[in-house]
Amino acid sequence: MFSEQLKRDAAPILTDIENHPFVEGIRDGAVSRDALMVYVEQDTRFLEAFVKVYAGALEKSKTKKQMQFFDEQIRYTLNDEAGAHKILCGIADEALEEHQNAEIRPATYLYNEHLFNALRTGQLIDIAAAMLPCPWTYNEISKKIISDSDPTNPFLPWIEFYQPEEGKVDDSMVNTLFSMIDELAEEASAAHLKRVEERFLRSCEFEYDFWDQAYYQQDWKYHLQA
Ligand SMILES: Cc1ncc(CO)c(N)n1
Repeated sequence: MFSEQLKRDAAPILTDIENHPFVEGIRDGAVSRDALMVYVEQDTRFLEAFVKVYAGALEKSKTKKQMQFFDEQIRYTLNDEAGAHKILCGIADEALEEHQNAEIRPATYLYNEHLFNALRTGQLIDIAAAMLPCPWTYNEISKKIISDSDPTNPFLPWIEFYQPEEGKVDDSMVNTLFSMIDELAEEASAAHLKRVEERFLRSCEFEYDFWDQAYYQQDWKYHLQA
C-alpha cells in the first residue's frame, strides 16, 4: 500500500519530531513562554493557509464524499482549532487576540508556499499528500506522549486536543486522508507517485522545522521592521 510506504519513509522524521525539545517540553510540562507565543503566532498564519488549501482540495474533489470531508475540515480548522492555541495562551498567560497578526517567519512561509505549490501544480493526491503530515504527526505526537504525561501537566488539555479519541483531529480523519491517497494512487504513474511522496516528506520536514522555529525563535536574518 502506498500510504504504508509514506509512513515508513517518514518514520525517521517522525522520531526526530517526537524527540524535539519543544515536543519533549510539552510532554514534561515546561516550554518557554517565548517559544509558545512564536508557535501560536506562526500557527495562526499556518492555519490560514491550511484552510485555503483545503478549499482548493474541495474544488478538485471528484466525489460528494470527498467534498463533504473537505468541507468538514475547513469548518473545523476555521472555527475549532484555535482551541489548541487558547490552551497554550492560557499557559503563557497571554491573550490570543493580541497574537493574531504576527509577521510570517521563514519556516511558516516555506511550509505555506509548499502547500500552495501543491494546489497550483498538483492534483488532488498531491494536495492530500502535502497536507497529511499536519494532522498525522500531531496525532502521533499526542498518542506517544499522553501515556508519559503527569496528570498535573498544564499541557495535558493540548495533548488531549490532538488525541484521536477526542473526535477532533481524529484517527479516522487521518485514515480517511491516507485511504483517499491510496485510492488515487491506483490511477497514478510511478513517476507521479515519486513526486507525491516528495511532497509528503517535505511537509514532514517542515513540521520539524516549525517546532524548531518556535523553540529557537528563528526569524528573518535581515528582517526589516516596517
Ligand atoms: C504546523 C502545524 N502542524 C500541524 C497542526 C495540527 O493541525 C498544526 N496546528 N500546525
